[in-house]
Amino acid sequence: MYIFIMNPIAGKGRAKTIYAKLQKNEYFQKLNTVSFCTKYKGHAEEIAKSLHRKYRETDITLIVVIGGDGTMHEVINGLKNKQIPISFIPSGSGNDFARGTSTPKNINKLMQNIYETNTSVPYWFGSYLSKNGEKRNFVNCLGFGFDAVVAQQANQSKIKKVFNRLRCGSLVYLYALIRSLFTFKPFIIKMELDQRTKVFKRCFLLTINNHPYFGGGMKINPQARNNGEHFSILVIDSISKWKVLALFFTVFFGKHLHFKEVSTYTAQKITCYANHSIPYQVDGETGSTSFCTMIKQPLPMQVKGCSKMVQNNRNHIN
Ligand SMILES: Nc1ncnc2c1ncn2[C@@H]1O[C@H](COP(=O)(O)OP(=O)(O)OP(=O)(O)O)[C@@H](O)[C@H]1O
Repeated sequence: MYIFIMNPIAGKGRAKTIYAKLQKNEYFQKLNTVSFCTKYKGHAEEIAKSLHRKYRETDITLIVVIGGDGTMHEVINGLKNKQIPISFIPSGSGNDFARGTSTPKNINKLMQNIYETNTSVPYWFGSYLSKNGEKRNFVNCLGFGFDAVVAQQANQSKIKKVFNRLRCGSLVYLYALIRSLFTFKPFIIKMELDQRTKVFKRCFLLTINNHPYFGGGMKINPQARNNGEHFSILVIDSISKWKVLALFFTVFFGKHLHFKEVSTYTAQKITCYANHSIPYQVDGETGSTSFCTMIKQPLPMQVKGCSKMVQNNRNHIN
């Protein structure tokens, strides 16, 4: 059985349109499917959580998420058995999980991959301890500071609808970035990386990544490779606002690593302490905290339908 979980408001309605197209897809029609449509924030997580009560796990062949990164985040958090393969049909504004896993945008190609391929690809996600001590998971990245403010601004922006309608949803992040730049205040943060400690006195951004992308295609952490050993961490510290503007124009090409204010690290476990509550974003959803621990999960989830990631992982392992 193939379970489809669709967020009708993702991409300001694009997920709904894609789901309608899917009904006419020849591969979809050949599958034994059960579809769920989310009704409110957090519903995808509840649906994923309820699956093991409704069905025998051995009867579920695949879970297909139709939505954006936020919906994917909810499903991976709700799912009890993370070994059930997952596919992602990118239909949100940013869709960074699709970029990070080289999932085709073309729905026919993706459905063909899903239908014809028996194998899945390992994808190592991360976990973090939330404010109330609950363990949660993230598929793309967890960031503190400026990227969180940008994500918040992008989520709340009324112009998001316009960009989505023009089929350039990721431009909302560029718009949000420019708007947030002049009001953002740097912060002090201490970071424990496995056995090392680093302190940043004018931290602008600290991001922990499972793959390079953030904000609809910005290569925020170009060196990040998905693997089971460690996260890639990128910090921007003591930078002038004008230089940030210059830096962000190079982010799409991953060239910002040349700036002296940018440093990168790898670690399996990271704990961050800030001197006050600072904004964070996790897979594009935002909040604020002064403390967080993140751990790379050694047991990967299984992703189906993506094409190039096997290659990426092999490159890394070798
Ligand atoms: N029926 C619904 N009504 C209102 N909100 C919903 C509903 N279903 C899901 N949501 C919420 O919608 C939010 C956005 O979803 P999602 O991130 O998938 O789309 P997006 O923001 O368009 O894409 P991206 O994160 O890739 O930019 C999530 O926080 C999710 O909890």
